[in-house]
Amino acid sequence: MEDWRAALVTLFSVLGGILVLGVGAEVVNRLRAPKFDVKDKHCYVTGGSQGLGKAVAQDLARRGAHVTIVARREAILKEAVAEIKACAADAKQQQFEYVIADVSTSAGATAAIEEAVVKQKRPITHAFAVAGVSNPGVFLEQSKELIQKTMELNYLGTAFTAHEVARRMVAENIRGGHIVMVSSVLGFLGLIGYSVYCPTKYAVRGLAEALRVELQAHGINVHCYFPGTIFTPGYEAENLTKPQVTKDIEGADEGLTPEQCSAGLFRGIKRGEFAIATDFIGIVLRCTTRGVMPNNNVVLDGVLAALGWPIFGVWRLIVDHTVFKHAKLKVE
Ligand SMILES: NC(=O)C1=CN([C@@H]2O[C@H](COP(=O)(O)OP(=O)(O)OC[C@H]3O[C@@H](n4cnc5c(N)ncnc54)[C@H](OP(=O)(O)O)[C@@H]3O)[C@@H](O)[C@H]2O)C=CC1
Ligand SMILES: CCCCCCCCCCCCCCCC(=O)[C@@H](N)CO
Repeated sequence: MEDWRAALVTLFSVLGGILVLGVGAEVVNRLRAPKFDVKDKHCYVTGGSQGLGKAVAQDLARRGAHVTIVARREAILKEAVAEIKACAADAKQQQFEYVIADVSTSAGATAAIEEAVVKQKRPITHAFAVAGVSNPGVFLEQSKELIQKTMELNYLGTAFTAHEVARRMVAENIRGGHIVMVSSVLGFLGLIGYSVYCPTKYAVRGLAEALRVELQAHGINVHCYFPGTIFTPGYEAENLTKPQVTKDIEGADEGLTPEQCSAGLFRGIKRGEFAIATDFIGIVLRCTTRGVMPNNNVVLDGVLAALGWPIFGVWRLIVDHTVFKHAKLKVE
């Protein structure tokens, strides 16, 4: 009798302690978060003509920023600029520009930044490297060229953009700037069908982690976003080549709209988070595969990491079983 009472008291004390510490950590985080205000600032968004990039650009417009979007197809860029402008807090004061460029080459990524600065006559204070591509498939049937092209856009495009923007920020002593990179939950885990894509998103994560450490001394904030499925034109395109086994497995992730993802991304940036995830699975994966990335809430993240330990263990067994069930990995 006495024993289980004592056990209950201990249990509730521990849970209560975790709760109090968690709330305390939250309060400290709020107080320490660096200022994030884009009003009247030049925000640069690669891949800003559609999907996640366009939703981010629209939110920046709502927040009073001057926005430059970058992509390769001019017709889509033009339409997007009009849609972004329509979201402006004050369309007369804010300037919206587009630049046509292929950011997967160092010349293209660098020239795009120069052109943006010339058009806006303002230095870039906030850069969002969103442009990326995914062509899922059975690795053994995919080409070496695709492996190279995917790395060139997803990783090198992000690295060239971050490199040029950061150099300019430091040269012009722009403290309080932000560089936001887009990885994926597939930068947390490797999944069948994404053998070409996952490594590019792990690479982005590695770059973001290392750059955060370097650039903090210059007052530049680095963030890395890890979204799950987003309903975008890119997602529709990738589904055309996605193996059925991949569709079955990733069905566990319900998916979000670009607008929901953008809202979540800005919430994370405002909270001063380095690693930002917006859906529940992404948040648990972020905690379980954190390595030495900064915590978002030291207590809650620990609890979620513990939760993920059994869940993902069992989940992986189910995934392996599913793969054997699809004896032949056809594109359907
Ligand atoms: N959709 C999803 O489920 C998920 C997406 N992500 C990541 O989010 C980011 C955005 O994805 P999403 O919105 O779906 O992508 P979309 O394919 O819908 O849009 C991609 C954007 O990037 C531009 N772009 C593509 N190639 C280049 C290039 N070489 N140079 C410059 N711009 C280029 C496109 O314009 P244009 O073609 O005209 O150049 C377009 O504006 C990507 O990094 C993606 O990997 C992460 C997790 C999930
Ligand atoms: C109880 C169940 C727990 C287990 C859940 C684990 C689920 C993992 C889901 C992986 C989702 C992959 C999204 C791909 C996003 C992406 O980057 C591509 N669309 C490329 O654009």
